[in-house]
Amino acid sequence: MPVNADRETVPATGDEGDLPINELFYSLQGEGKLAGVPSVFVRTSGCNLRCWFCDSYHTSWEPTHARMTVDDVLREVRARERAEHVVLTGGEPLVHEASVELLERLADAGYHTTVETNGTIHRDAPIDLASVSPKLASSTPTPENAPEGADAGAWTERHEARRIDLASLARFVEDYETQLKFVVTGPDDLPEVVSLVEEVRAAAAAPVPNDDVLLMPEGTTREALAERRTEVADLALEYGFRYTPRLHVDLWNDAPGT
Ligand SMILES: C[S@@+](CC[C@H](N)C(=O)[O-])C[C@H]1O[C@@H](n2cnc3c(N)ncnc32)[C@H](O)[C@@H]1O
Ligand SMILES: Nc1nc2[nH]cc(C(=O)O)c2c(=O)[nH]1
Ligand code: SF4
Ligand SMILES: [Mg+2]
Repeated sequence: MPVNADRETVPATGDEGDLPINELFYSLQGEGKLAGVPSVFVRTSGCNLRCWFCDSYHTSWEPTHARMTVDDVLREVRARERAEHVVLTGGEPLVHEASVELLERLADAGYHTTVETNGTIHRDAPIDLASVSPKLASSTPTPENAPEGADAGAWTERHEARRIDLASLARFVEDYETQLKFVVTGPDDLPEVVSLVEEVRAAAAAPVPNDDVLLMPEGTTREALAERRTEVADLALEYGFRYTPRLHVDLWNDAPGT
């Protein structure tokens, strides 16, 4: 897929095989089944969606352009000597073809790899945990909810048209250990979660147990999260899905490098 040609989505290309890297840091995995595990985070820049709530504004609405070679990334990962897990995130890491080479090199070096992805672009790569976060209707940007100064109007329709690719979601479930991690803004999101999970189950030749379906409260500050998390935990109980915290927000208020 010639995604690197999409200038709306991805920072301009550099040398072939390198990646636009927004940040690289060592922290505890804050979300999902592996919450609490020390991990190196490699955050690529560039995304094919524009969630109004994106907690990584400088990879989506206003992407950074600095690039690193795969060798550079490996060197920086190895320098965090305690880490056995690497989380490749973004932005949308799978818009970049070079993410496959990075994942191959990390697997060869013995790391457990998690990929945080919106699930719209499937690629074949050595991924130990596909952490897929399909975007609900409540993520769609409008001039009212978008970040200040962002060109939301240009993205409302594009985001809406791109946010769900059922065939791609089914392939993630079939090819990888997958968790489906939904950002929940309130109870109105749940009917869409239920119907989407049913559609993925019907489309995929692999099961999707309820404990692989995670509800995560929307929120990028301790205060916002504190207001929403009990309601989302109660929804997880009501529907029989799993709840995931956002540990890095509770612990470090989502500060850069955490
Ligand atoms: C910045 S995204 C990068 C990976 C990929 N683009 C995606 O959306 O899955 C990393 C994770 O943060 C979640 N996320 C982003 N903004 C959030 C917010 N305001 N509250 C809760 N989770 C959020 C995403 O759903 C995803 O699970
Ligand atoms: N600590 C921590 N855990 C995370 N899990 C997924 C993250 C992401 O941004 O993809 C993230 C993050 O940004 N920080
Ligand atoms: S898909 Fe992920 S990186 Fe892209 S805008 Fe949404 S949350 Fe941000
Ligand atoms: Mg994050």
